[in-house]
Amino acid sequence: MGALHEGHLELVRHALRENSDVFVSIYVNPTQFGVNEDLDKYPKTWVADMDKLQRLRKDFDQQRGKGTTGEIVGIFAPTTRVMYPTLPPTSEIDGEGSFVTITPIGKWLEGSSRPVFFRGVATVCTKLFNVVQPDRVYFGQKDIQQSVLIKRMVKDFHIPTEVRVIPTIRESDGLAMSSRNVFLGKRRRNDVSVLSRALLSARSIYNMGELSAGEIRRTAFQIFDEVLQKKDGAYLGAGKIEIDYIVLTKTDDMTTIDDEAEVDPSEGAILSAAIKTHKLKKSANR
Ligand SMILES: Nc1ncnc2c1ncn2[C@@H]1O[C@H](COP(=O)(O)OP(=O)(O)OP(=O)(O)O)[C@@H](O)[C@H]1O
Ligand SMILES: CC(C)(CO)[C@@H](O)C(=O)[O-]
Ligand code: BAL
Repeated sequence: MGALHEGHLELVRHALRENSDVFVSIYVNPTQFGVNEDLDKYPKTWVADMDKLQRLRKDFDQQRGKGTTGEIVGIFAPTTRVMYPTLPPTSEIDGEGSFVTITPIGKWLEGSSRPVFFRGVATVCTKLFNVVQPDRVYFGQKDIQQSVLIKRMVKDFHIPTEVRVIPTIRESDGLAMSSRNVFLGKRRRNDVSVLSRALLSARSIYNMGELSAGEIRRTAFQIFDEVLQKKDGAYLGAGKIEIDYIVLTKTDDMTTIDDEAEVDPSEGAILSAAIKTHKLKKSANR
């Protein structure tokens, strides 16, 4: 959706290594934002985005002949009139329009907090895929539920494209890069690093051989607990952190793996988590 960072550029690099012609799409899709979400505030940094892509292109040109083949042949940055040619886009749950819905995956986890989100994503990706007709599409593991949902959509609708999912690029303290990170003030920015610490510590015990779903999830919870207990629910004084979910799921359909079950190491599992941060009222105990 633009406001490009290293995470996005990594998707482009992968695409350039694996394809001859690469299109980069930059479009802030209104239908995936709920009515009270941040569509109007979403960061837009078009000039900086073009600079970053130019630089990446130059780097690739210098490496040409060393196993890199691809070229960025276009930036697809459509208007909303082009993407929604008949009815204006709606974010209302009961709004009218031509939509693609993928359930039950789209109703769970992030879909439960953001009820129109995955409908908007599936709809706009169908449009993007129809316009560009790509052999391969590149998505980030950061938005793992989105990637699983798109894979499901491609399969169910026989869309002739391969979905490639690229590992998450992180800041030095572990926080996943994200265009919306610019909205976090300095202290809240520090606070939210608890999320990546929790996920990475759960991953490390799995990598050391722990297969119990309950143990893996508990490891993540423990990281939050250590921090939250210190501050009576308020972490580092900047705001309150509330855990929305920490769930271990299967990789293909995102069904929950119960705490009593074990992860099948031949399949792996997805640990996804979301937190909500609230600013404390001025009168709150700091
Ligand atoms: N840190 C990252 N590492 C790898 N891929 C990423 C990263 N951040 C985003 N992506 C991927 O880039 C694609 C475009 O994402 P998008 O434009 O929504 O950026 P974003 O940083 O995820 O924004 P937001 O902050 O709104 O979630 C998605 O497939 C997303 O998963
Ligand atoms: C998949 C996507 C491009 C749809 O607008 C968006 O949700 C994103 O960038 O992650
Ligand atoms: N990267 C996901 C896009 C969104 O949260 O709207």
